[in-house]
Amino acid sequence: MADNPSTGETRAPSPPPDARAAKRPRLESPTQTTVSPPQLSKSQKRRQQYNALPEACSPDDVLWREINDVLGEDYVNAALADGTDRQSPFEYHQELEMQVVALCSTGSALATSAESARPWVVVVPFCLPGETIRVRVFRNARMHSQADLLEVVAPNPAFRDDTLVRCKYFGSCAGCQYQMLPYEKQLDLKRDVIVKAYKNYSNLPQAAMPPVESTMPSPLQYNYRTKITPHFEAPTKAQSRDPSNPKNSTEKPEWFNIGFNRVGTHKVMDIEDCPIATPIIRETLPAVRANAIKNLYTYKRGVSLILRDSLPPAPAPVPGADPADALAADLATTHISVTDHRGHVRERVGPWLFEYPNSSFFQNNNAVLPSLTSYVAARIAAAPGPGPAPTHLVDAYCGAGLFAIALSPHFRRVAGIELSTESIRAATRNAALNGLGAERVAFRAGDAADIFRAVGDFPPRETVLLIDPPRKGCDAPFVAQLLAFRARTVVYVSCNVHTQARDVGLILEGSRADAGAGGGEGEKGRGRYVLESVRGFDLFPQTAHVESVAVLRLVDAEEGVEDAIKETA
Ligand SMILES: C[S@@+](CC[C@H](N)C(=O)[O-])C[C@H]1O[C@@H](n2cnc3c(N)ncnc32)[C@H](O)[C@@H]1O
Repeated sequence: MADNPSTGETRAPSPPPDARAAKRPRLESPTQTTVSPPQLSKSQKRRQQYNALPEACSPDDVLWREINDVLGEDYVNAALADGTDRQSPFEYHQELEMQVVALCSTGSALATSAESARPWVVVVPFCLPGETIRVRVFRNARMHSQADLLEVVAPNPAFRDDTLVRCKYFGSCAGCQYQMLPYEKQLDLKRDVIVKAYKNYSNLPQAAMPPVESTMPSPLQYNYRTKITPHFEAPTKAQSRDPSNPKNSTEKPEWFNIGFNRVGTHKVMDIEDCPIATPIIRETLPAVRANAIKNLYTYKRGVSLILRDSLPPAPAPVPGADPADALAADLATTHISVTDHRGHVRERVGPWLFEYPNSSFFQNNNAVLPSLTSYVAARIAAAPGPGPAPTHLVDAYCGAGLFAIALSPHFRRVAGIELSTESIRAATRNAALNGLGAERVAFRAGDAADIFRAVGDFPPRETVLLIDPPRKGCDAPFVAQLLAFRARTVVYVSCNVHTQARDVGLILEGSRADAGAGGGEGEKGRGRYVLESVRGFDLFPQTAHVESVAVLRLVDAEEGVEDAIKETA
């Protein structure tokens, strides 16, 4: 039974025994084989979905676990067991005064009320711990309600400074969550997100967890975002036919919105400027919007526009020219905005040049990338204890070659792999553009797990494995191959610290389970991984997102290595 927004009716049937037993599911390897489920009718499927707990590591699951932290697991489990987990004490559209007790990793606040008939969490955007707020409930769900913020009744001056807000759409647009927070506080909160993610998802004992380092700031806190994707819905048939909507008009009809989603909805808001985007993107946005308005009635379905900050196309190469001159010219030049999905983008990260198709992946905050790549290089070099210096780098999920190329001076050979063939074409070309021969830096298209077949001649103890997977993290075959290969150092970069924490936990546990394997009697074991450091990077100022870098090191039975790791961490 779905929530009924018109009546506020949210009483659910008691969860079936399987959902009760599920309570807090143990984290499993992401692609663990499951028995095929029996055929279910539509209503059975709906019921099953309604009763199921959220998928592990999904945003709903992150919220669910943090609701558990607020209410206490025993209380939540008792409610799941007796079927009262959806019996909200609040009515649809009820207005309430509440206290914010925590900030969720998703960026929303978790609030409770002493007046509530039973302990219950209300999730509200744009408010901060310690604040008293007035809210209106718009949805009731399992052990929590969702509500709109009506008013901050008592702000928390230790956190909130509304004079910092730079965007007039802040508070309605779903893009930013933290504009009212001083930047130092944003960085602290992002560190807390990493701490919570490892607590909730890694299954690691506290002793195995190094202190999470302070979050590396972005040199730019506004005007940093090198890519934005405003979108719009196509006009309906009725709107297209309506004679009061003149065709080819440059006037934007009132009902037509180009921009970003309104918070908590899939509805597009009309947004004509975005202050976190780079200056050239902000300058170009009005023309891109005007073009969409002019062609409005030609669109048959929704459109996602793209604007990327780029250096202008490269001038023709001059034989024998000093690369430093090209770098100086790029630093001095005026940027352009690439708006054609089939166009190409040109970008420098420190001295390194990258060109890639507009529609493919590249990190969206150019300003922070030099500190990110330098930090990774420094951590790799800081290998504690005895052992040879690393000579080989494997860059799995390499995109257009950012890490492979930027880290190449530290290695004799580099191999990268990536699923997208167009990104791999770009990576290969980027290696050449930066004067790196294919015998030293080579890329191949394919699934990340396939890289281990291609690097059979890389010495594992002198190899660094860098992984930077998409939000869903690594799959089980990749983790199995990683464990079989046993690179001495693994650097795990991720824009989703929850899947990172899950995977790091699985890698550490997996390596411990087979640490002695592969060695006969009297032979040395295979070593096991320890988590040496975790640090957040603020690639996304003003938002709740954080990029996280975890460094794992293989520890042999050698004495003193673990102590040395603790000292460097
Ligand atoms: C977060 S991006 C990182 C790219 C690159 N490291 C960078 O920083 O620019 C993740 C990349 O993984 C690629 N990818 C997704 N699934 C993959 C898979 N199974 N095997 C290899 N690459 C994959 C995506 O195409 C994307 O380019």
